[in-house]
Parts: sequence; structure tokens; C-alpha cells
Amino acid sequence: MATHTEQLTSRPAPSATTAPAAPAVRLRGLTRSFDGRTVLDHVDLDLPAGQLTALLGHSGSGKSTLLRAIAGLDHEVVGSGELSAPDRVSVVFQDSRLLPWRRVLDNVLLGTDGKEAAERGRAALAEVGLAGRERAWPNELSGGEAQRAALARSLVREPELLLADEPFGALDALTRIKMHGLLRELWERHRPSVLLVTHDVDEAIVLADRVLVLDQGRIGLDLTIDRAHPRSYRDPLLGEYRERLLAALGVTEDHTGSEAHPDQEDHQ
Ligand SMILES: Nc1ncnc2c1ncn2[C@@H]1O[C@H](COP(=O)(O)OP(=O)(O)OP(=O)(O)O)[C@@H](O)[C@H]1O
Repeated sequence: MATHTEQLTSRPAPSATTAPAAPAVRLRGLTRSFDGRTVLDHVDLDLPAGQLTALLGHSGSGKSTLLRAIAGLDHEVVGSGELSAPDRVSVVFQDSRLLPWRRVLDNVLLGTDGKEAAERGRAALAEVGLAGRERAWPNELSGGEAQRAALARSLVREPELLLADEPFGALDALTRIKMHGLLRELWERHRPSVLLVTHDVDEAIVLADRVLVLDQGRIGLDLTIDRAHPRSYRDPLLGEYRERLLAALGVTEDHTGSEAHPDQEDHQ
């Protein structure tokens, strides 16, 4: 798919004279079943270029399945509907997936070639706060640092689309909050389209401009978060969005404690 450069650097409101830009990702009728059980049920979705979107849903609702389909990692999904995504796609997972036998910079540069890529690799490591750690081994990094390296590796490919599957899910609450700031900063600088899969309602509200809830194989709620950045976890005006998302997830007032929604506790 063609890159819409103007959409990556600024996002003018469409006017009568401007044709609406093609979405970065377009899904129509996407369906996926496992052993006769439907996980994605004719999903329709457009992700506009340069938007940071979060995808929420209960465990097993099909978030990773959707992300894998968009990433082109699920060959079975082909032909179930219409799916288009950009050519340059990077994926970040919950674990950094750094190769232990390669130094940090070599991990970041994996699959790239040439001097220019090497420069981009160093710059990306500096951007994520890992300048000076180029020659470290992955086992010398903390969990947060390893995820920073994973983000650097994704940046080197200059992705039009960044797919992130619970990238901060394994981190402690304080590190996670720092990583939220970093992801938002990187997004503001590079403006890729981002689809962030998360269980954490607050993470979604603080980072994303649009939050989707996957429910029963479909997008059950599509919510625009109309608040300026940077956002605070304590902003009472975000409460209304939180309530709507929790309701869409079927989490009632009585169940907002640690058992039903553990991630809520981290940011209060
Ligand atoms: N390769 C597979 N083979 C069989 N079943 C699968 C496969 N991949 C996913 N599933 C099933 O599809 C459903 C959705 O899984 P998926 O990993 O997409 O959910 P999720 O919303 O990402 O969950 P979580 O938040 O726990 O990661 C689950 O019931 C899972 O068991």
C-alpha cells in the first residue's frame, strides 16, 4: 500500500476539497476460527494512517489473533475477508525476543543491512535511552531495558505500522508508566500507525486517541479519547472514558478491585 506521508507528519481535518486518506489498515469481514470455534467473526475495521489505537478485550477475546492477522503472521486467515496493511510493519511482543547470542545493537540491526541502517540503529537506541549499551548482551538488560531495545529494533525498520502485543505486560507498574511516556514520545516523533493490544484500561486511555474493545469476535466499542496529551492517570476527566470501557468489558462497579481488574490498581 502507498505511504501517505502527509498523514504521517500532520493530520489535517478532511475538508470538502481534500479526499479522505486511505486507511493504513483496512479489514472487512475478517474471520478466524480454531477447531470450529469462531474467534474473529466478520471483523470490519479501518485504522487511519498515523493514529495510535489501543485494542482492549478479555483474555481469549482474540486480540492477539487479530494482531497476528494484520501482521501477516496468520496464513490461515487469508481469504476469510479483505485485509490490507502497509508494507513496512513492525511487531513488538510482551517479551523482547532479543537473541541472547547477539549484542544489543546487533539485535536491533537484525534483518537490516548497510551503514545507514547501522546509524539508524544507534540513533534508535539513543532515542529509547540505551545510548552506550550497544555492546551489552541481552541478559545484562533489565526487563524494561530489553523492551526499550525491542522498540529500537522496531524503529529501525521505519515502520508505517507498529503492532504492539501487550508490550509492557510483563513490566512492573513504575517501569510501565515510564514506557508509556516513551511510546507516546516515539509515536509523536515518527507518527506510525500504532495498534496497541493491552489488558490495561488506564494504559489504553492514557496513550491512545482511540480505544477499541474486542468482544464476541467483533469490535464491540470504538471510543475516541478526546483529551490533550500528555495525559495524567489521575485526570478525573478520563474517568468517564474508563467507565465506558469497563462497562463494555462487562466489569461492574462491584468488580473494579484487584481481582477483576488488577491493572487498575497500578495507576491509582
Ligand atoms: N494457534 C491456535 N490454535 C488453537 N487455538 C488458538 C490458537 N491461537 C489462538 N487460539 C484461541 O483463540 C482464542 C483467542 O486467542 P488470543 O490469543 O487471540 O486471545 P487474546 O485476546 O490475545 O488473549 P490474551 O489477552 O490472554 O493474550 C483463545 O481461545 C485461544 O485459545
